[in-house]
Amino acid sequence: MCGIVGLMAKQAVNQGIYDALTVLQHRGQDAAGMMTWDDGRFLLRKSNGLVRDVFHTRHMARLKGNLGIGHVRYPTAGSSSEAESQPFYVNSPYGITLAHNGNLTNSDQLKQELFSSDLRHINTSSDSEVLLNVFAHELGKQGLHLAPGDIFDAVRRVHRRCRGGYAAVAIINGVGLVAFRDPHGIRPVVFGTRDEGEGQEVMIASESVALDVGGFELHRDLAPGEAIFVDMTGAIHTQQCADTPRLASCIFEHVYLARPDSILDGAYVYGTRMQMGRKLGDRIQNEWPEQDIDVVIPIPDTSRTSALELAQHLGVTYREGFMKNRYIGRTFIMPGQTQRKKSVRQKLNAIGVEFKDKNVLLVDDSIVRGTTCKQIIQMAREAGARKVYFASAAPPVRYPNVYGIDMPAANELIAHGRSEAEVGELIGADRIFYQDLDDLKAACREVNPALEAFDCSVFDGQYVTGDIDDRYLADLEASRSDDAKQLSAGDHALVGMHNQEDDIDD
Ligand SMILES: O=P(O)(O)OC[C@H]1O[C@H](OP(=O)(O)OP(=O)(O)O)[C@H](O)[C@@H]1O
Ligand SMILES: NC(=O)CC[C@H](N)C(=O)O
Ligand SMILES: [Mg+2]
Repeated sequence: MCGIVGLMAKQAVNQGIYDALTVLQHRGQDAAGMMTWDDGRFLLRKSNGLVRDVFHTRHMARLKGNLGIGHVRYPTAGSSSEAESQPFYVNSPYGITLAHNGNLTNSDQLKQELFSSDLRHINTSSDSEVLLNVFAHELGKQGLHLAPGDIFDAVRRVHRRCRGGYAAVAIINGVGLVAFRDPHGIRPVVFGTRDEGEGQEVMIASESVALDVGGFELHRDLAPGEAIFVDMTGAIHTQQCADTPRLASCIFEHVYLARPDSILDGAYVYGTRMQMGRKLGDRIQNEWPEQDIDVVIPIPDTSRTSALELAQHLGVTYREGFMKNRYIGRTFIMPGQTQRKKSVRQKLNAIGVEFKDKNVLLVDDSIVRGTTCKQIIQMAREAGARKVYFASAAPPVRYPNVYGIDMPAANELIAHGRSEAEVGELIGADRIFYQDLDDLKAACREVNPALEAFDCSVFDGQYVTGDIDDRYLADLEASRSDDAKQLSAGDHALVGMHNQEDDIDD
């Protein structure tokens, strides 16, 4: 996943976008970017790194204008080169910039079509540049003066051409701010408004926390397939643009990706995670009524919410047995396995007294590659634990993700082709407990009963867009597995739209 934000304000937007990106940082740590629009001119700053490292005072000063979009990136396609960081820009028609969260599953075919039929060249291997060009091409059919209906017609045609997960924000030069969400609503987008006396200001973002930090009132999520257009006066226009929209949002947002203080599709993530803890507690109780757990210990950060609820539900003491180094980011979204492995020990350290001679139940939100849990169990034993049990608030992750989470290879997933007990053995746990998939869905529905369907592909191998076959998955693995990425490392000399000319002192 990545984080996106769009802001139309009555004064300069650079700081507002920066602040929003810092609270969306958990969605992407590899690169950050911002494009503002100032009286007919786009201004760009994007680079690899965290938000605080990418935007220095001199960059902020140059990012002028009352309209802008921003992005934090966690790559799922192409390379991690600076040229593939976002936002992207295309000059025709009108001048458009776009930032995208998600992953197109037919980007190779679209790239071909763009070249041979639409006469457009894609200069990177990023699916987001493809999405921008499809949007640009469809918009170009509308003529010089765009009315809201023209923009919505173009989005309708984007939905007909593009497959996969996409939540996107864009600026059309001189026309306004646009955002759209794929017909399954796989990736999240919300919007809200603020009025500080000068008129309506609008923010569109991946998660509601971005709105909170800017003092915006959350209106709602974009519906699956819906588009929003904010014209230059700040007036909001929305329209459903998909032929057959059906909400099936990514359930892994609730498990791990989103911040707990966000509200996604009307469900407080904090609440869904609490319910996950309760359900998991029930499962442990049912499977093991005579359990001998002395203490429940979360693996910080994400599992805390469910672990606390699980402990209370089981009537067992909850303790923070691992301290987290606040200066290390999320390990799962780091680009390579070597870095991920090293970071677990840098990030987490055991407090001996909480483990010594105790039977501990360690709780994590999910087990994906098994990088974290293997090391953590070892650390618990080194700290003197008698028995180490492990519980995952999500079911076993057995299948690749194709919609914007970088889990491209089944054989990198520890539970792929293994039973729950086999995973337990492999990670060195005395006993393992996984959430049941129906319980996970129920946990989310208990917070918002309107959430009928989800994309649960990483758990059940069912891909809601219906276009994923073995060949697609084999190609994905061949191009994006950790081994493949290592082979292509260094292939970063791509030409993108250049940062501003006086950036050479970076
Ligand atoms: O099985 P693995 O491949 O190790 O992946 C799963 C782990 O990675 C994530 O933590 P992360 O450190 O990314 O973030 P957090 O601090 O939000 O928990 C997640 O919360 C699990 O702890
Ligand atoms: N995680 C994402 O949303 C990634 C967006 C896009 N596919 C990229 O790789 O830049
Ligand atoms: Mg974690």
